Amino acid sequence: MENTLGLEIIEVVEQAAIASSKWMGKGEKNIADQVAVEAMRERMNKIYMRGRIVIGEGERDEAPMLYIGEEVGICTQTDAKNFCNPDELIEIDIAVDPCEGTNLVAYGQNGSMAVLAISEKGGLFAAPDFYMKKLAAPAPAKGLVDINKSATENLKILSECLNRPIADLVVVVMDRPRHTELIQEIRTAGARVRLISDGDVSAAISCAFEGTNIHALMGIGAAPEGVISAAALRCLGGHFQGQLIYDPEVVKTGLIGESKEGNLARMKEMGINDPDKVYNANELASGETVLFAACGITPGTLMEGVRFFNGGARTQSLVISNQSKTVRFVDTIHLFDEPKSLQLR
Ligand SMILES: O=C(COP(=O)(O)O)[C@@H](O)[C@H](O)[C@H](O)[C@H](O)COP(=O)(O)O
Ligand SMILES: [Mn+2]
Ligand SMILES: [Mn+2]
Repeated sequence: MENTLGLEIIEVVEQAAIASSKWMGKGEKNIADQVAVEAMRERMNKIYMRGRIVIGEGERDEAPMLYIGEEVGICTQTDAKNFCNPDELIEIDIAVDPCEGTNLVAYGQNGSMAVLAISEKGGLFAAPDFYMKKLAAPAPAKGLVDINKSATENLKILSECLNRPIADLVVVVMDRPRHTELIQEIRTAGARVRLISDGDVSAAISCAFEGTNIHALMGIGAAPEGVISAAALRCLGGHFQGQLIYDPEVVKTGLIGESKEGNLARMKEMGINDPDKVYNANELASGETVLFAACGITPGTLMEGVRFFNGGARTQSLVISNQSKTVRFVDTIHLFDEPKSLQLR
């Protein structure tokens, strides 16, 4: 599955990032999102594959494109039999967030990216559009930190695993009222907190890379982003756990779910029998083959943002594969017109 796909999905995230970055700093989050969705879908539909979106745009707002269940790839188009035999191809599941951090793009802030994860059919947890409590940490702490332990206990474990004092640890937490106590606990334990307004996928993945100065992600973000983060962390050998949050009271500011009872019923309908289950990265991205790709829209911890020049743009992407066991940083120059000159660095 992976050979050509690995290359093509780079272009999928690159095109989404370029489209969205044209709206960077314009205060128009919906447009920044919409153009990324359109660009991602257009490029995806040129790939020789039979894909199905399992995590996508607006489960609840019935978004017109890249909605959950949408089929993507040349071999799913109505005229497919003219140029491919769909029966020859395995079906694949795709989780997308064409503009992860729409507010970050709209307000010209760091940390937004176009991102997706791919696996064979059934290989990605089709998470409902709920919140998710998350814990991400570097590989040496995998399986030792635990979402059911307190932040204080986890910081002690992290300190031992990473062989550094708690004071040298940095924990990313989303800046939300629901995290007031968590932030206080982390600070009291002696670690430092990096508050982010949006973009917890970037934060989760950054835990797996030494040198980012991010040692954990703690707190509650969205569940779809949790699955995408888990796909990357599974390939990278990092720690990721996620637990769906079905009680709106816990989230305080959340828009997701009308009531605890309604959410529980919905989980049951989806076949989630244990609503309190803690999922690890291997369960959220359980497929034999897992591919992950992201392209920076605005600059971030791991990737540069899109930079335009006279006649083109330059992007930086990250492509991770558990099959080829590769983590590639891809630097691409996109030529729109006849270039005047190309910048080496
Ligand atoms: O910041 C985020 C927004 O994602 P997007 O809508 O694709 O721009 C995500 O990284 C968060 O995981 C999540 O969506 C967020 O925590 C949920 O929203 P909020 O209620 O504002 O916390
Ligand atoms: Mn997102
Ligand atoms: Mn998004």
